[in-house]
Amino acid sequence: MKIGLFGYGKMGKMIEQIAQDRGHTIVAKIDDPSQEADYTSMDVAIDFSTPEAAFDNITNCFRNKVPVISGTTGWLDNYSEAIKICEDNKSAFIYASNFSLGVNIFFELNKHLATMMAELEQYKVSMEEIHHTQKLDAPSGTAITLAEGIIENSPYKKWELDKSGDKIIPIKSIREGTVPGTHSIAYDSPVDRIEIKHEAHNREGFALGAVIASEWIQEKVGIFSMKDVLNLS
Ligand SMILES: NC(=O)C1=CN([C@@H]2O[C@H](COP(=O)(O)OP(=O)(O)OC[C@H]3O[C@@H](n4cnc5c(N)ncnc54)[C@H](OP(=O)(O)O)[C@@H]3O)[C@@H](O)[C@H]2O)C=CC1
Ligand SMILES: O=C(O)C1=N[C@H](C(=O)O)C[C@H](O)C1
Repeated sequence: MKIGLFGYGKMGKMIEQIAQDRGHTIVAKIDDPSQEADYTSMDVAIDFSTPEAAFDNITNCFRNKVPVISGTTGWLDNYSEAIKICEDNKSAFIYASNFSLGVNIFFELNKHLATMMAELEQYKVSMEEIHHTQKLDAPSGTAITLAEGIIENSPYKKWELDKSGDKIIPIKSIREGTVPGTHSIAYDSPVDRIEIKHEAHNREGFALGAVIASEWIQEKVGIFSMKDVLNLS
């Protein structure tokens, strides 16, 4: 498979290594808006760029009929517009706030726990995410997906950064050293605490998930998720 990388930072470089180990070829490394992309050389594009760059990178690929795997976080205000451009061009897309198998299992666990806790008013939920100091967005995309999973399955209505209140999920974002990504969800009552946590040891799980998604999307048209790729129910 011929892969175009949009974003050649920490994740782009890790993806290059894993993709080559799995027999794929990197045909482009776009790390700057002034670089011209040769879309005809790509079977798939993998975008791990910046919140500012992601929308243009992704939609230019759709217009050139190149399917896209995107893990960039912090650009989702423009998600619906990107979906429309994908559909209009009969292209294919997977966005995931987190491509690792472990976090995708954790997403399902979180929804199941939220359902179990939904009627237990003595428990109050809160969330914490810890990432390296270079991270541009807060809260993390993964924390937002986790909060959405709770909102879909409980009386909670929205999330807020560093703010609690009625039917609000408070999210605390910590930026510390080189931490690859830690997410925890806690339910506190006056007598106890239930906590679930996912801790990435490095970036390999994110990168492997993105490469597996790019293999999976070949010859497909439409909008998909990591749940489709991993066959999680
Ligand atoms: N979904 C997931 O599983 C994961 C998602 N992420 C997300 O992926 C994104 C990238 O993470 P990471 O690799 O750690 O970040 P980095 O900052 O290490 O890499 C981003 C790269 O994108 C480059 N860039 C800037 N502008 C453009 C542009 N117009 N087109 C293409 N590339 C551009 C940056 O260049 P320069 O430095 O010169 O600006 C930089 O090299 C972040 O949004 C992060 O949150 C990260 C890990 C896992
Ligand atoms: O910026 C990162 O590093 C990460 N970003 C993603 C997020 O915002 O959730 C995924 C992972 O936690 C690492």
